Parts: sequence; C-alpha cells; structure tokens
Amino acid sequence: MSGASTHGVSAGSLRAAGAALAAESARFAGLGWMPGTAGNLSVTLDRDPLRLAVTASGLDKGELTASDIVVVDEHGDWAADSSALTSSLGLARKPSAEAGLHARIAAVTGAGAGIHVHALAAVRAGHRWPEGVELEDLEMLKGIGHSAHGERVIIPVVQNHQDMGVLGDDFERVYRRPADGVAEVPALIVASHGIYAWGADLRQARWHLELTEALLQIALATR
Ligand SMILES: CSCCC(=O)C(=O)COP(=O)(O)O
Ligand SMILES: [Zn+2]
Repeated sequence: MSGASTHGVSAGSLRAAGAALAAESARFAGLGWMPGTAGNLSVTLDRDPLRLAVTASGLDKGELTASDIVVVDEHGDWAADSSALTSSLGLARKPSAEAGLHARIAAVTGAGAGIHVHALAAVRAGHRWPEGVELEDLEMLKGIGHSAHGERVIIPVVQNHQDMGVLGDDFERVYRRPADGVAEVPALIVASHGIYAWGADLRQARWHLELTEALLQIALATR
C-alpha cells in the first residue's frame, strides 16, 4: 500500500504531515499555548477535492506522534475514501473537534497550513475588543503582510460556537480577501477561546501566529 494514493494523499505525504504537525504541536505546547489537550493543527494535502491532515481529537498536544493525524474532507469529517491508506499507516479516525474550521479556512484563503492555540493575549484581546482588534504603527505588522506605518490592520474577532459550520460562516463574514494591493489578515480570534492563524505552509502559519500573538500582547500592554 506504500505507493498508493487517493486524491493526492500518499503514504509519503501523510508521514511528512504527521511528523511536521507533531513537531509544531510540541513547540506550542512548550510555549504554554496548548495546555493539556487544547489546540489543533492542519496541513492541506489536496485541493480538488479538499483534503487536510488534521491532528486527532482529545490528545495531549505536547505528546503527539506522527500517527496522530486524521485525513478530513471539506467539512472536517473523516475522509472515508482514504481509509485503506490511513488504516495501513495506523492513523487515527477521530479528527479534531475544530477540523471543520480548519477546512473552511483552507478553502476560503487557500492556506497550506493552519494552527489553532489557546494563547492568552488573543483571548484577552478578543474579550476587550469584541468588534475586532485594531493595530497600527507597529513594526511587526510587516511580518503578517502589512505596513509598519499608516495602515490600520484589524484582527477579526468572532464569537465562540461549538458548531464549526456556524464558526465557518462567521469567519467568512469577517474575512477580507486580499484586494487592491491590500494583503489578507492571516489570523482570526475566537472570543473566550483562542486564535487561528494560517499560511502557505506550516512555517509561515507559525510565523503569522507568533507575530500576531506578540502584536496583541503589545496592544494590551500599551492601551
Ligand atoms: C480542552 S480544550 C477544548 C477543545 C478545544 O478547544 C481544542 O482546541 C482541542 O480540541 P481537539 O478536538 O482538537 O482536541
Ligand atoms: Zn480550541
């Protein structure tokens, strides 16, 4: 089965995705941004149809192995058409409870990877500025694709919900696609919960997450 592939999902791509997701997860658990079982991550495996590797649900995010991933479809549901391959690799079948939002973000933004953590500044900022967090004249804005001077950047905030369909619709309502030379904002705060950030690949998603959390810390400290 090692050479088999369904919808661009191969054993090699799954092994690589599992190892990368476990390593990133350990990094954020170490930062205290994924306490206990909190947080989840994904990489996009294929676009047509959409397939993601997402971390399995309910596991200690500081202890994930390369097998602790699930292949999901555009709804965040376990992708049955990959079952032969994923079974042969011993992969889990219960995806993150938040896989549906990862899938929506990947579909809407074209992201290659997404990271969700329960970082403190994001939760505090979402509580303080529920209509969105305005940022301006901060050097690190350059790291999320915006200008260090004279551009008002808003990190959108949506209310928490247990239904990923509702959260996905709310995300689409607040998301501003890149247009007229203005880049997207690659992050979303979910109030009383945490933050999602995404990028072309896991490394860029990590940069966007770490920079956004740092920007939110500065906003909280200076206003
Ligand atoms: C204990 S945190 C509650 C669930 C959550 O918000 C989270 O990020 C982890 O959920 P998962 O299903 O991905 O383990
Ligand atoms: Zn969460």
